[in-house]
Amino acid sequence: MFSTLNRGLRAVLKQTQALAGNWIQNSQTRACATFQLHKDHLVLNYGGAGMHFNYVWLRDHCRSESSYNSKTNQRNLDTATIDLQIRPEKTSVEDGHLVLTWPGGHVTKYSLSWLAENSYEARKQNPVQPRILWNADIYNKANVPAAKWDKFMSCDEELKTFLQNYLLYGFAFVEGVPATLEATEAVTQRVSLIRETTYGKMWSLIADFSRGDTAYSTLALDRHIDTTYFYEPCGIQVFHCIQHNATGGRTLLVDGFYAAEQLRQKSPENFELLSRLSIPHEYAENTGTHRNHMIGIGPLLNVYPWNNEMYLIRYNNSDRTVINTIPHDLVQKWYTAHRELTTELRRPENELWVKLTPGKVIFIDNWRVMHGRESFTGVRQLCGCYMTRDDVLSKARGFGLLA
Ligand SMILES: C[N+](C)(C)CCCC[C@H](N)C(=O)O
Ligand SMILES: O=C(O)CCC(=O)C(=O)O
Repeated sequence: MFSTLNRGLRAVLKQTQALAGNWIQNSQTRACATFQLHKDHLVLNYGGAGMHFNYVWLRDHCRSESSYNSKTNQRNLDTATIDLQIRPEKTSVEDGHLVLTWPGGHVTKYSLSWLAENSYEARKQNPVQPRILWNADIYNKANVPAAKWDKFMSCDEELKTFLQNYLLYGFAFVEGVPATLEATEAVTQRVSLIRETTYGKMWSLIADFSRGDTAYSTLALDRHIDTTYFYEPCGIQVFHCIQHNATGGRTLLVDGFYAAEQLRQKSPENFELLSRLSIPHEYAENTGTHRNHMIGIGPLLNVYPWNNEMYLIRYNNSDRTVINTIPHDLVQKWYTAHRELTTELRRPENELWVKLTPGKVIFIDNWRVMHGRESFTGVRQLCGCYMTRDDVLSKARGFGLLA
């Protein structure tokens, strides 16, 4: 039986990888290739597509032993020694390879399928991370299963399915976890590395008005991501509500990328503005023994320049500090764009409300999915931690879930 997750994943992979997949498949089935030489690049026609390769690039990526250490996957060649006007003296296609002879006699050989996979044209068509963007209805209909603690801790398949969910939707649950800080730490470390911050490695939150942040109060918190005041905001947020004897306190989740894509469709110039102009966020706190003071500056919407795919939404209206990074004639435009994005983020149909209860641990992609909280009365203890993004993605690559 296939879970909804697998159906969802198959659909997305089909959609998003169709082009690149065909590209590579065609490349392999059609062994013949032609090329044209131009001033500083050649065009390779292979598998029905034209790919452009610059000559310096072709010399720089040479996989011969003297140029590249294939044991360590590191370059041996000193790129600064390549003549920037370099051109191959001889070029041919032989046995599924492009063969280039450089001035001085060095020979570079690339398999055509390697070139097809590593071309800019393929990269541009391939999303870095296939995702299912959601509003409440889309997510609820998907019936995404939660991982089960026992299985999760011992079975790689359970961990893999969990990571697939996490990558596609930007959050995922593990259920049946003992309601302790130690078990929360263990379940996190089963995934990957904890990122220690000024809040501690593992933290435990109980309404505490001595701390200098509203997170430690019983007040409602509007949708936001955490640590916008770091140049690299924390990648993953882990929450476990280990004690709940309170009214209210539900958790709000909003897919920031879904909302931002609505903005991109309705108002591309405002999307572009928010991705171009940088704004600062700040955290300042006196702890009694020392002062924590962090400032991070960057655009609200962050997209990869080669394919415009979004990878980070730096949105936290409480922690956004003085805007002195935008010239006056663009400030009004920035506020207009921010308002439009906020309207999308606040649409009731985009809000997913969940109740975190003891045993249920949530992992949230803090670069994509925003969280918030309803106000509460009574005792509510939340523990958790942050995780390093790169290590979680590395784990996913290990399972073949990500290129
Ligand atoms: C999660 N934990 C309670 C440890 C930290 C809370 C950080 C709150 C801060 N306003 C931010 O959004 O980054
Ligand atoms: O108390 C909660 O549910 C969330 C707290 C929060 O938003 C945070 O710590 O960033």
